[in-house]
Amino acid sequence: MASLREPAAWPSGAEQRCCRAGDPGGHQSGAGSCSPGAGLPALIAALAYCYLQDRLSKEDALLEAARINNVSEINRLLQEGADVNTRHKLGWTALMVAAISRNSSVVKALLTANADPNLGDDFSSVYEIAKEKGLHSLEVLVTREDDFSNRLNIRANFKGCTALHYAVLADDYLTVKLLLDAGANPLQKNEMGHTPLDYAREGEVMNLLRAAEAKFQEEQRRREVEERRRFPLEQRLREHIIGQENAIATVGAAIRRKENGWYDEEHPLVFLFLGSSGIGKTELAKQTAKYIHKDIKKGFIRLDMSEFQERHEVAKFIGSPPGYVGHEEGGQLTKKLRQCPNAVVLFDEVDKAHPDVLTIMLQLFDEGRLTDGKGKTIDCKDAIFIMTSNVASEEIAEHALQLRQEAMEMSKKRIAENLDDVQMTDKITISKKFKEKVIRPILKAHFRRDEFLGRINEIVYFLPFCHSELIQLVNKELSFWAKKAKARHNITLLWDREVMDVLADGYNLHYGARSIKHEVERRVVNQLAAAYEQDLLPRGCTLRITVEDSDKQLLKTTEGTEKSKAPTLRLEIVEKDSKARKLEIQAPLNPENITYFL
Ligand SMILES: Nc1ncnc2c1ncn2[C@@H]1O[C@H](COP(=O)(O)OP(=O)(O)OP(=O)(O)O)[C@@H](O)[C@H]1O
Repeated sequence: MASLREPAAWPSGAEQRCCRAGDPGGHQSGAGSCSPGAGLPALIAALAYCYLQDRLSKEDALLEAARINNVSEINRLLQEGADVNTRHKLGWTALMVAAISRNSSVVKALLTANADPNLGDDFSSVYEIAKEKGLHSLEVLVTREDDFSNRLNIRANFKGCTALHYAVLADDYLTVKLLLDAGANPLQKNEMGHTPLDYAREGEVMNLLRAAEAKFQEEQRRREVEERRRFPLEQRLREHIIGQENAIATVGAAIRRKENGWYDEEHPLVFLFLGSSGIGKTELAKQTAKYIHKDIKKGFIRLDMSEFQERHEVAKFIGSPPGYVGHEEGGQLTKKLRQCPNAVVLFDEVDKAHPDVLTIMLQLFDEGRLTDGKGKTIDCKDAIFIMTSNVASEEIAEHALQLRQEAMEMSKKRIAENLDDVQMTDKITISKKFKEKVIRPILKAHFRRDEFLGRINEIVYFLPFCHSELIQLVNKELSFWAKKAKARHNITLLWDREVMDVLADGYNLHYGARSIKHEVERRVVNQLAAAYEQDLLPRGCTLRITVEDSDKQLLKTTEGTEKSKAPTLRLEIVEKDSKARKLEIQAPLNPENITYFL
């Protein structure tokens, strides 16, 4: 680990304060305290200090007061409304300055005024900041040394260092304690991935940090349990995933069992997600990883198994043995699993993988560990493996549509019979018989091994969307664009149910939610862009998407009847008097003329 300290001995607070001209440092005489009897120079320095204070903004003055240990000035500035979390133009806060300068009284005053102890420094290194801000590196260096500290390694990277990192670097027990008591996170990492403990010297600061880490971890675990209780996984998943209730319930229950210790700790959890394209398999895996890991970058590993179709590609998966090409590179799976052995691992299109790759996966699922090409073993019993496949997707979709049809007919019949307990429900469940009689034989024929299927904890079925789910998807998509229209052009976008029905009609079973995205882009966003280009959209206007009047009867077409043409969508501007004015968008940009590219 690169040292952040200069090799020179760390100065005591008194020594450091004494070296600053005009620094009251708790001493009444300011610069005079450096050389008693200095007379005129001291007076000049004091005057210069006053002049400087006058010219500085409140925030600059706060940073300066933190550096020179002037508690009364800090309190005065805070009372006058200075922002306690303000940053120096190069990135650090007053709390960081006070921490690195060992000014514990200032630290206390800032914390009392609610300074955030967990903010990270935006200052990276002299060179990088100079490049980023377009300054000369010498100017950055001098500013960092004058306004922050001249005892730090100028070549090191400080990005993300908190006040606690700096207090530890200054080896200041009192400040470290103050920060921890105020809620500083001892586990917070800087951009280099180091916690404050990584910079601690042997001794009381190190012991204090160790104890704080253990306490913080316990507290964090308790908070997470509480949070999970208040806001369960299923609820979070529903915020991102429309429909797929059975899939959400199955995954939610399995994760809950694991989180609460009701699982077989010798084996990782293994799911197989089945269903057609674009219906939320990957999204569910991603959201599960986000829930478990927060840091989605390392906590979610995704491998496209169609890249491992040939026998020789096994090496790409786990790394080649010594003496073979690519040995040094390591395997795609092993490299990532090593970084996060309890990751959520998504094996996309698993049916495409070579049987030898499946053998390795079986071993992984069975033993919960994997040996890479270099002979190193990774223990991943705590990982969650999710395989996706489109195998049997036609059969699943057909079966689901049939079940929905039956449910609808049943509801209609009951309505006709005037029964009270009629529930128009879109919820259907794939029967056990269908799974055993139809799906299992297809899977068996495909994977050709019982033991592989036997190691899967849950086979999760994703069903095609019903009409109400399509309406939700359309609404989600239009809301996405409405937000953009507002943020980018201050345009308010409105639509009604008829529009959603028209767009939902663009659903294509083979492309799932992606077909809705494309339909909205093709029929609405294209018009918006064309109207914008033709200067038809005044800034701040309200736009409504409507179905062309003459096409409205098409919407009433009874189910099952072939429609010769889809109703046309138009944009209109809603004027101040609530009257609507249709926009005349010129060809060739009429979106209805653009071919569907799916
Ligand atoms: N149930 C859903 N709810 C909300 N958005 C969805 C849903 N299903 C899919 N989407 C959206 O559609 C896109 C594709 O979804 P996803 O990647 O999950 O598809 P998939 O089922 O994994 O299919 P594929 O096998 O083709 O990758 C994503 O942007 C996703 O957010």
